[in-house]
Amino acid sequence: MADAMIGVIGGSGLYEIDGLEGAEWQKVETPWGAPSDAILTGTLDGVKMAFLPRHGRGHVHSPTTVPYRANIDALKRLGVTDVISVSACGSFREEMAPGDFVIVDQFIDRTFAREKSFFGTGCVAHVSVAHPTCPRLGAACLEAAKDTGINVHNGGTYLAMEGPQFSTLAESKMYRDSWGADVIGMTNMPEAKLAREAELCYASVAMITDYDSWHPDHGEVDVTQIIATLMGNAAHARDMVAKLPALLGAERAPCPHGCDRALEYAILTAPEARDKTVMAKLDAVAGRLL
Ligand SMILES: CSC[C@H]1O[C@H](OP(=O)(O)O)[C@H](O)[C@@H]1O
Ligand SMILES: Nc1ncnc2[nH]cnc12
Repeated sequence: MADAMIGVIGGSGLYEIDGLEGAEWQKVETPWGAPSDAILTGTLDGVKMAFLPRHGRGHVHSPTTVPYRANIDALKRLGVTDVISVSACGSFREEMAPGDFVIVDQFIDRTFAREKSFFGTGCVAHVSVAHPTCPRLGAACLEAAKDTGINVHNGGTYLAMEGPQFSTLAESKMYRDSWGADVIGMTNMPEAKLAREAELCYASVAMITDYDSWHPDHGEVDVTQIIATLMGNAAHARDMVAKLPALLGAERAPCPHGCDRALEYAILTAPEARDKTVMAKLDAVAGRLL
């Protein structure tokens, strides 16, 4: 059994978590640049924790400029084994109402202006993201949300859009009616793909803030309405996160779904053809294999 370390990436409205023993904001440098902010580390119920505000404290980074690769590398570098992403999302389903949480298990990636892989020329790898989230970690989040009294839905498809503008009405209807998406946000891609490349278990908790633009009884989405709902959601998210260490424990058995071995057969570049500079940048992400 290895030591567990729970990493939490806090989205809009969630810029810190409470109650960590030995809490300390740590600056972490990575070969991919600086992460969104320093990372808050400490322990909770005897389990190591790391918290990273995705947009930085003060909400500095837009969904496009969040340094996704640096964020995932920094968490891995600190020893994180399991990443819980918490995000504000719009809903395409009547029953997934503002204030509800959704344990996301699928994604449609519509982002186009972001670096999406740690790999490339000099070291090529193809991991599977058919099942992009970790069922073991998702189950713990579901239980923690239920224990907190949150109205939580188990399973949902998250449409990741580029933003920063919200969707047009035509897009909103298409994502909902033709594409079958359940929630919409701007940040979980490429985050989930990068977590898989870094062999980290990843679960995504969507906090519903609005009905995007499709709902005939709710006008179009606007950020004032989102922020009002976010305040309550963020308090619930902090309570949910506080329950995770007790549920997951300080020791961690290998992931039954193989998230922590995702790169095992994924690297195609022959050892003698690998670029040394590229390999050096992969020290944290793929150090286990290179
Ligand atoms: C505050 S509205 C739009 C903004 O909120 C979401 O951020 P996050 O996913 O980090 O919670 C959404 O993706 C947009 O970035
Ligand atoms: N409707 C929406 N679209 C995209 N991102 C969001 N974040 C919160 N609500 C959203």
